[in-house]
Amino acid sequence: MAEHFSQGLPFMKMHGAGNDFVILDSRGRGAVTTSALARALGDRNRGVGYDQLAEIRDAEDADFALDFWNSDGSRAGACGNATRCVSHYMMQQLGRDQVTLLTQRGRLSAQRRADGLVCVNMGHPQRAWQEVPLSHAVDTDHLPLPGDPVAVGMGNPHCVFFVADADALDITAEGRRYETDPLFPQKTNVEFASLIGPDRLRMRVWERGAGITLACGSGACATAVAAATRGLTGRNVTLDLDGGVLEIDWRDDGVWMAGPVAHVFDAVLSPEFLRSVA
Ligand SMILES: N[C@H](CCC[C@H](N)C(=O)O)C(=O)O
Repeated sequence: MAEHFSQGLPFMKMHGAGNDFVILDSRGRGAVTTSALARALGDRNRGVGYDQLAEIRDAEDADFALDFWNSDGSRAGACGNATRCVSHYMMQQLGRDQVTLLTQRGRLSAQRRADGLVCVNMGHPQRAWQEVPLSHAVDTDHLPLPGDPVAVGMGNPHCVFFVADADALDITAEGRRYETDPLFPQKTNVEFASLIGPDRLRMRVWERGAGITLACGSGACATAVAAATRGLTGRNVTLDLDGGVLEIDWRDDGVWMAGPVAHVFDAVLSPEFLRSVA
């Protein structure tokens, strides 16, 4: 790795409602991220620290492509907040207020709204058990687990619990318990939501491969779809997360998610650090 980057490896640090990311721009060269690099970089003491890493790559029939990794080095099929952050950066780079991108999920589009928020169409929710995915055929509206959760795929798996008070739970214990439940062959992200007003939910999240995060875009989409499916809300929902507010609009063309973005700093990984990564 280091032989390719004798001058170090530049990266950006960004966050969306407190869900924080390291962004690598690999356009014009081959992808550089490995599980070992993602894990080393994700270490908040020995590396940089983040919830997810996003790597920008060249794309044939889109403005760019994005790959996502969790801080434990595992891959993620979707990352809504990172998609909004990188789209914000790319719209600035391209001088536009709309971009299209390719992810493992397929082709997505993002826009900057008149109020400055960045929104992304995260695609249609995946409700068949094979799509989430689950290990066998069950009713994804009422999973056979304590607490009667809902399973929703958004390019990544989500297990959504509706509870009386999301702030009264031990999210670490509950999240750990269900992230690795055998019902989820690829593990799962776990959301806990309470209805706090008409079309308004309080939501907390335990993320697969990252633990508690201050926000989760794909998780907010999954929670809004689950709430509408259960008849708790309409299809246009506001979610209060630990790190801020996300707006979800489940439309006929997909689930749109809007929220804040922040470009915090730019820096360079040292050749010494890169050499230390197996
Ligand atoms: N924070 C991300 C979700 C990352 C999902 C990842 N934890 C996984 O699916 O393994 C978001 O804003 O959508």
